[in-house]
Amino acid sequence: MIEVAAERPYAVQIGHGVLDGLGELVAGSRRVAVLYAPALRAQAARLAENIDAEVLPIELPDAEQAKTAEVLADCWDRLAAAGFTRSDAVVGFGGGATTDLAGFVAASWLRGVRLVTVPTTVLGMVDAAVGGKTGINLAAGKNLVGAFHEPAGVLCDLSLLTSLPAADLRAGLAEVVKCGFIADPAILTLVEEAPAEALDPTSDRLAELITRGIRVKAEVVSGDLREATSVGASVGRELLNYGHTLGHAIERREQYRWRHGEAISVGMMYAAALARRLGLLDATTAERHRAVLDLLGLPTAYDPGAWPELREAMSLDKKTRGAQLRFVLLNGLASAEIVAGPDEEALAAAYAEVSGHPRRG
Ligand SMILES: NC(=O)c1ccc[n+]([C@@H]2O[C@H](COP(=O)([O-])OP(=O)(O)OC[C@H]3O[C@@H](n4cnc5c(N)ncnc54)[C@H](O)[C@@H]3O)[C@@H](O)[C@H]2O)c1
Ligand SMILES: O=C(O)C(=O)C[C@@H](O)[C@H](O)[C@H](O)COP(=O)(O)O
Ligand SMILES: [Zn+2]
Repeated sequence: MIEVAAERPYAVQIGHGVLDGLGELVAGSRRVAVLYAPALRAQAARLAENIDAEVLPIELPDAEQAKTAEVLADCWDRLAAAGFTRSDAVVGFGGGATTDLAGFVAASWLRGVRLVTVPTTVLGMVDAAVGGKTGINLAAGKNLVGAFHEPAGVLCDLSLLTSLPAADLRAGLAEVVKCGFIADPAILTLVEEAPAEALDPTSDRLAELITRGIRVKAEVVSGDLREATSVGASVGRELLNYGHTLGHAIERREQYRWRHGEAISVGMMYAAALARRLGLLDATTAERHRAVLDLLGLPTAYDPGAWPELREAMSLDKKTRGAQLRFVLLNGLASAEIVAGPDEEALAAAYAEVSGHPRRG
């Protein structure tokens, strides 16, 4: 179990059979809405058996199609029709797209009701379900509308990963690798030693990678819940945005059909190339990005002709202030800083290093 030191501290439970804990987390609610991804329909019905209340099942569209204003409004209508009150609760059961949407429903309904996240993907467990960032996408950009709304608890049942498609498991590992570069290099060694085991949903190695990833996420958000501090030497929560400036721009250009982790994989390659060009990062650590991501079969290159469009999309990144782009860049392994307004030539030259034909899972 890992604790997050939020305003109301909560636990992330990790293991096999932890879903039994759901009943306790929603105790006292008369109605519980369970928002789930279509692939989890049968498991959602079983999950509901742990709840001693009136259950309102809401099946969301798959993946990123759930993260829209239309789906959000539809959920509000469903809660209104069910007479959902402030003492009722929302459960998000699925990958990061499901828990982001469910979280925003919980954050916005009556200005905030209890939320429990039950992630079913590697990415959801190590990242999306923990830390309280919720939201939806717009055509103009990724996660542009949302709220911070911490869950009351997070249940990561590793048994759920056996049905996860291999490409989604792989994509989730991109965020784990991110945690390796920004904070816990032992993660990188665990992947380098045995990448096939890292990709095996039943392996102890994957369980350890997930636990380490959650620990990094919990520590960073506990220190800066609302991404409010990036002063002096402390990067604060923005650290978790490593690789996301270009990554989110790729997701937008692909109209959210790329997996988030795949886009972040290319985004980290870009951040490493930029940091090396700016003289911050040594060539060995930059090259290690390609080596580790390659071992996992993650993409490390993107369309050579896309730069003008990606550069424009990056202007709407949440780290941007005014006209100035801000990047989380490494100045060493597990050591990062914010670089504001790097020159346009360096930005384009770093992109040239990652431009090529993408190979995706
Ligand atoms: N809030 C945050 O802090 C945060 C952090 C990281 C990522 N995110 C968001 O998370 C999203 C990506 O999450 P994701 O990678 O989990 O993708 P996802 O939610 O789209 O899930 C991937 C696919 O796997 C299916 N699936 C999920 N669990 C399954 C299971 N156990 N068995 C079979 N199929 C299953 C889903 O239905 C979907 O088709 C992005 O929208 C990203 O922006 C949010
Ligand atoms: O939790 C965070 O903070 C992160 O930045 C984690 C990211 O992996 C995640 O993709 C997050 O949704 C990105 O947030 P955004 O604020 O850049 O939209
Ligand atoms: Zn992410």
